[in-house]
Amino acid sequence: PPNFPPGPQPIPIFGNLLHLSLGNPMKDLEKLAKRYGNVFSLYIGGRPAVILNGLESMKEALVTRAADFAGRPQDLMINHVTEGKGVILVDYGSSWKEHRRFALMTLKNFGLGKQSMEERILGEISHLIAPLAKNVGKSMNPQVLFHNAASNIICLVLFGSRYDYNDEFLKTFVRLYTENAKITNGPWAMLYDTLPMLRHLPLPFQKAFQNAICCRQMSLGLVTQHKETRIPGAPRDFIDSYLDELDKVCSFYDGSSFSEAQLIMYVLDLHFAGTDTTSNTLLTAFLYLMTHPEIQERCQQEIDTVLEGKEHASFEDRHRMPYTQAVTHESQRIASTVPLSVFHSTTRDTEVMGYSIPKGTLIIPNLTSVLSEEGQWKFPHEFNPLNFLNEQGEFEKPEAFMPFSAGPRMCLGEGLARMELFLIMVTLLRRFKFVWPEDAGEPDYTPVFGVTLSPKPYRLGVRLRGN
Ligand code: HEM
Repeated sequence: PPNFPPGPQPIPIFGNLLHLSLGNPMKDLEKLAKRYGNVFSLYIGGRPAVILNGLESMKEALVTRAADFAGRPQDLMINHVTEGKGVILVDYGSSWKEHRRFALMTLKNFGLGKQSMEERILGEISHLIAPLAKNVGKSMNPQVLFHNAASNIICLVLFGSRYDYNDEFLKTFVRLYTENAKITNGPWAMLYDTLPMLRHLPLPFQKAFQNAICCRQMSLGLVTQHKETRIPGAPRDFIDSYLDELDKVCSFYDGSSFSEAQLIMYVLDLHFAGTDTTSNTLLTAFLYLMTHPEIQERCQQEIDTVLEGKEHASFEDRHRMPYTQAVTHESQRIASTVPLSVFHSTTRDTEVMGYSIPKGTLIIPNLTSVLSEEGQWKFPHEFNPLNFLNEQGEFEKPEAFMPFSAGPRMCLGEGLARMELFLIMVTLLRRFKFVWPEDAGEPDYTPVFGVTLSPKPYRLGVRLRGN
């Protein structure tokens, strides 16, 4: 289209896919931004996409022209797998708005910012401590542990129950999600999206649809259990609240977007969104804390002083822990856990940074480019809590801190995630010292690319404090 952002020349069928290394396109995107500017275009197969880089273009698109950029691409494999329900991939419109508003309100009612949410998180942390305590003097891979803890916290909010770390239900859920995340982000999904005539053939992408059916059945089971045991008007968790809402809308009008089929997908959406994101951020945080002992010790000193005589930390304590707050934020910045956000789409003909963008264009916000943008950070390319501390040693959050994205589509679990990260890091640092195992060689900080970035598997050396 005229005045469309510049970009490399595409070739038929593949578009610019050959310009990107499928394993990890982040370096290629960085090079393309240097060559074409902070707003450039790429063809993903036959579909034009615009990549946004840097704070200025991100703010103009996602915040200033919020509604124009708040759509989600449709007709991709992932839309078909999720049947257009839930919230994450739903296009900008009344169903998305109503469901988003409902989730924000319900998360608040279940104690976001209140004691009860904190208690749920602290309760789960006690289960996290036991396996770590068993490994004192040894080292362990913390991946499954952090994953299960993050999963259980969101389960407590959604279904009111947690699962033992060896529970088959939990293991099956995790396996199905992991498989689907791989398939829907892999080369078979690209073929599915690019060549619609292949969609009904018995190719490996069909596995994602079978997995989705299993997930929906598991979610339906939870909803059915809730229907049998709930007391209308006295919600125990997210599912009960949604069923209350369904009672209300059914008796008043029938144009509502709320339905049981939506609920089944919504539960899966929130569980998926809240698990890998939080656990991969924790994995990155502990990798850096282990390999930067001076930063770990400074946090521990601050935590000891502020929590002296207290049984456990509370989220409020963060205001008296500027250094630890700086470390939790710096961990999120360096982790850049959702590097390309969730893809957006334009809802009408619009523009950004002087370029014209037609309605329905795929928008890829490169959040990593903002989290490490030169000129926005004192130390853009190193792990350094000073990025979040002012001259007086007070905590200060630069505008370019957007790991949760920005604008109307911004992560709706931000409050929950921040509370989890703070409480887990503070509680574990208060109790244990984490060391890089002597026989582990040099630490490798290169992340593994996916919907979420995660560190390469590593071993966490666990010691009791003072030893
Ligand atoms: C460290 C943890 C987390 C990070 C870094 C993170 C990051 C993100 C990002 C970058 C987006 C895309 C925003 C956009 O499209 O512009 C997103 C969306 C979303 N996140 Fe999170 N997230 C985290 C934890 C959570 C948790 C715990 C929940 C569960 C309640 C959650 C629920 C969601 C949902 C439902 C959306 C879709 C929002 C919409 O489309 O309106 N996230 N998140």
